[in-house]
Amino acid sequence: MNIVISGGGTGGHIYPALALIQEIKQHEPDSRVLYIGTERGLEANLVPKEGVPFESVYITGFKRSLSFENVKTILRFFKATSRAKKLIRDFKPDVVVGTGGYVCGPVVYAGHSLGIPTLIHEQNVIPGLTNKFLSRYTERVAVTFEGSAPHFPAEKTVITGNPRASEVVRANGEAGLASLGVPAGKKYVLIVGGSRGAKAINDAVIQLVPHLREHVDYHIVYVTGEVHYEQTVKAIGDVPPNMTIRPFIYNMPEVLAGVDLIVNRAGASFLAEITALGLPSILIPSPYVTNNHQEKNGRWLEEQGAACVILESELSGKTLMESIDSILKDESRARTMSVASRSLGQPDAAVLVYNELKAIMKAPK
Ligand SMILES: CC(=O)N[C@H]1[C@@H](OP(=O)(O)OP(=O)(O)OC[C@H]2O[C@@H](n3ccc(=O)[nH]c3=O)[C@H](O)[C@@H]2O)O[C@H](CO)[C@@H](O)[C@@H]1O
Repeated sequence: MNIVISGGGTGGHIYPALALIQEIKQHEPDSRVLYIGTERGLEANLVPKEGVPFESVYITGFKRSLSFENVKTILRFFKATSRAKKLIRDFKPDVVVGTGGYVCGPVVYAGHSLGIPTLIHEQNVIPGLTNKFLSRYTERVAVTFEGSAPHFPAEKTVITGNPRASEVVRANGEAGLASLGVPAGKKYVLIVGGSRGAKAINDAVIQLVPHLREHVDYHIVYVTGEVHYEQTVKAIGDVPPNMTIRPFIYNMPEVLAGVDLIVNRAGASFLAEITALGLPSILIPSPYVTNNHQEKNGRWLEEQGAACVILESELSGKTLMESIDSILKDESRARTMSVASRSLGQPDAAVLVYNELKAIMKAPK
């Protein structure tokens, strides 16, 4: 299978695409892949690192309010579509796939205009603007949650889960912990603020650090986000021995597979990974996202008993520490949360999306 794939902006859109590429390569090692993203998105760094050929188009996102910028965006859309068409014509893929973020707009639309079967993947319950637009043209819409199906045309929508869930269940947790050089035989808590880091979480962690030395029974793996790293490390000063700090973790599936608890935003790809592994979680939804969709994601896990939600307005070093303690010091609670979390996971997601790609390649147009 030869595939052009696009997904961009943040890790939540890029990693499902990379996980799907892995799945395709497992079934068809000779398949060829071209990733199309933007130079400004995280994909320009992450995709070449994975050894996947990468090309870019120039495009910006739509503003939800009336703005002259939107006129410019329409012009950029046409220019980017024409460049994507050239890239696609040269590459000759069997399918074109989009995993969200505005860069998928011109790429998937170009694939459709050239008569190539297309599929889009939606990670969130509430879909993004680009996927809503593209769903008119694509052959398939693969969604993670049943709850997003009503937003798309019923005849082409399938519930598959998020391919990244399949990647994490295959990962080796011991190797993940070893790669960080953390001491053996502890409980491990991963604190991370989505793919770009979150200032509010970093501020709470800075407040929590002076009290961490009293909690020697567990070890904290803390990811600040690339842009916040230097400032946060400076604010923390003397790092306690039971804490390991990184700006970003490239082998996140392995690390996730090794930890006992995660503190995070409530981005959809992370939630797919957490539930596939059956991890208990403390979720601090970002209030800065469209339709407050992260709180909806987080509350859904909380209602099922899998997570504990702390709103940014309630967050402090103290509330965070109390919440971590209340789960790690109560084994039966941690176990109950873990069982609830696992019951929501969809570890076979990648193969389900792969099967849909095979189906649209065969179907007569
Ligand atoms: C602010 C914003 O718009 N956030 C959106 C973005 O979040 P964001 O990009 O933060 O996405 P998620 O939290 O869903 O996923 C992050 C992904 O990056 C990976 N990772 C993260 C940190 C790290 O150090 N290493 C690493 O590999 C995670 O394993 C995961 O696969 O996309 C998600 C999926 O559409 C949405 O639900 C979020 O609301």
